[in-house]
Amino acid sequence: MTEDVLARYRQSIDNIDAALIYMLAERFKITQAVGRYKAENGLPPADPGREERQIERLRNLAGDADLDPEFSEKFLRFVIDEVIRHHQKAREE
Ligand SMILES: O=C(O)C(=O)C[C@]1(C(=O)O)C=C[C@@H](O)C=C1
Repeated sequence: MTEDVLARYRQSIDNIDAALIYMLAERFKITQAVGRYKAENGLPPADPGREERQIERLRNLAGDADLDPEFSEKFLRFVIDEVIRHHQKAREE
């Protein structure tokens, strides 16, 4: 009985994790196009002003959604840092 409850929770967790992976894959597809565009047009890989606005926006959304804003900032920072690495590679190609 208790195991059924846990199994149902885990099924939902698995669905959410799958959605996160698909959403991240879509985000990286777009940022790859951005990286090519920036490389072709001589734009710098990072845009700190844009990042600041994104972090502020996500921290507010996190607060509304009852998610720790610190966590949302760390998560976005982690993703953006990876994107910047991809942009730098695109510039070297
Ligand atoms: O919007 C851009 O200019 C991007 O390159 C995308 C992105 C992001 O992943 O959201 C990545 C690097 C920049 O510093 C800012 C934002």
